Amino acid sequence: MASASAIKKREKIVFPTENDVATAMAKYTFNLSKRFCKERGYFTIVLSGGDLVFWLKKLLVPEYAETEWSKWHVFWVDERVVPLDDKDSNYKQTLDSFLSEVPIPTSNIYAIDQDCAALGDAKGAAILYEECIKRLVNQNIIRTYKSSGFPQFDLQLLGMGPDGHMASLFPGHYQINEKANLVTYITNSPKLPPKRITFTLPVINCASYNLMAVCGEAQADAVAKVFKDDFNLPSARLTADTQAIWYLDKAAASKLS
Ligand SMILES: O=C(O)[C@H](O)[C@@H](O)[C@H](O)[C@H](O)COP(=O)(O)O
Repeated sequence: MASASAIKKREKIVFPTENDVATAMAKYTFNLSKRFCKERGYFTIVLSGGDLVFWLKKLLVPEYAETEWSKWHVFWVDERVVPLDDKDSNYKQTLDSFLSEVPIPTSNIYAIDQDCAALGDAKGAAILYEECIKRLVNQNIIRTYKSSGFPQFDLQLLGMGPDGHMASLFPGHYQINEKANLVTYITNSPKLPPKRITFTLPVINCASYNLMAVCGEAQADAVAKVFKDDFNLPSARLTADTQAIWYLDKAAASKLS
C-alpha cells in the first residue's frame, strides 16, 4: 500500500487536447533541463515508448533552441527486447522521430545491449542495463536517492496503458513487487512484443520528477481508478521525490469524478 505522503504527491492538470498535452510536456522538460544542466552540468532523462515518442517532437521548436543537448543523458524506463533496428524498438522509434534531430552525443544515449536485443535475451538485457546504470551512478552522472543508494533520475516521461500498466509493470504480474533489482524483465507481456525489460518500482519512484502523460478515451477508466487509489493498477503506485504529475487530455480525464 502506498503511504499517505506518496498519495499526496499525485498531481494532475487536464488539457483540452492531446496536442496541448504534448506542448506542455515539452515545456516541462525544457524547464527542468535548463535547471539541472545549470545546477549539475547533466540532465538525466528517462523515456518510455508509446505515443510519447512522437510528442517529444515538440521540443524541436525554435523556442527551445537553447536546450543544452550535449548535457543530456537519455535512458528508457522500459524497452522491448527486439533488435535495435526493429520497428518495435523504443530506441529505434525515438531515434527516428526525435533523437536523430538533436545533437545529443551518441555515447549519452543508453540503448539496451545490442547482442541481447538481437538474441531476444531479456534476462541478459536487464542485467546489462542495470550494470550500465550502476556504472553511471559511480561516475556521478546519475545521482543517488538519499541514503538508499538507488539511482535518482532528474526526469522520467511516462505513459499508461488502458490496463493501468506503466513502464513494463503490468497488473497481476510479479515484476511490480521487485524491490532489490533496479531493472527486471518480462517474457510474457500482455502488450506485445512479449519480451521486455523495465525499471522496477523503487527506481521509478526515486526520480525527482515523474511526468505521466495520458491521452485518449481508452485510458479513461484506468485514469479514474488511479485517482481513486486502486493500487492494483501499477500506475496508481507512481510517486516521485519532488513531483509526480499527470498531464491528461479531456478524453482521458472524462471519467474522473
Ligand atoms: O514500451 C512501451 O510499450 C511503453 O513504455 C508503455 O509502457 C507505454 O508507455 C504505455 O503502454 C502507453 O502507451 P501509449 O502512449 O501508446 O498509450
